[in-house]
Amino acid sequence: MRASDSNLSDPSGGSDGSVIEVEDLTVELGGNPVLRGLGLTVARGEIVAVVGPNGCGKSTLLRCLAGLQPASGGEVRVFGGPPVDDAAFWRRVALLGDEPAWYPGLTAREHLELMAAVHPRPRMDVELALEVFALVERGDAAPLNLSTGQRQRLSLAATLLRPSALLLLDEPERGLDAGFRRRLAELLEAYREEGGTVVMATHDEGLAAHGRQVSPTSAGVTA
Ligand SMILES: Nc1ncnc2c1ncn2[C@@H]1O[C@H](COP(=O)(O)OP(=O)(O)OP(=O)(O)O)[C@@H](O)[C@H]1O
Repeated sequence: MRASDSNLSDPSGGSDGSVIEVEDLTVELGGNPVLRGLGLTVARGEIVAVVGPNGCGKSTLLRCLAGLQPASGGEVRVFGGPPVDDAAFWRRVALLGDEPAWYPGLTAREHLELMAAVHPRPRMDVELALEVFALVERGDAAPLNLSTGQRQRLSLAATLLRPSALLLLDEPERGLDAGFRRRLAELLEAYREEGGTVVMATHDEGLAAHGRQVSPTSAGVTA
């Protein structure tokens, strides 16, 4: 894998060098408190696993970090400022959430070519990405003709191919077999070694063990 020579070495962050600072974050959805007084600090180069039972607020926290869910109270800072849904923010942040909308008529390979074309310095070239994500033999297939796990590998390939400084991953293990879950842990470790920061919501204990584990249920003591 070829490390990017730019984004991942970007040292900027919060006042103390942290990439993420969350203070007293409260989120209400449909009138119900989902996150209450949550605090979290993530330093550059950390892998943080957000863990906890269904419905405890893991995805909500990730959406707040991505600027996609407004807070009802408290503060969220990513790279020293509030996360905003704009081009400058998304140049540094790569998000893997629900399955993306696939372009009709494009193959798996062409989806990755598109990603490589719109990002000036991809972290790896398309053929390498197909190899790393075990998709060489299915590269000419349309995403909707791939298996669930293969489609998840394609989503991960697109997310990890583009340069970024912060990865926000919501259940990246979805649909992956045990072997590829272990491979994913290695890929995230490599990203971290390049200077990247990872925050992932996960139910996979093996994957979570590769990071510092925090839980939205233990509000205020997550860091
Ligand atoms: N749009 C919404 N309106 C009202 N409540 C919502 C909405 N979206 C989510 N919730 C509720 O907020 C809580 C937190 O949801 P969230 O998706 O963050 O949980 P999670 O920890 O990611 O769960 P899972 O492990 O199942 O993915 C849940 O109780 C959920 O039912």
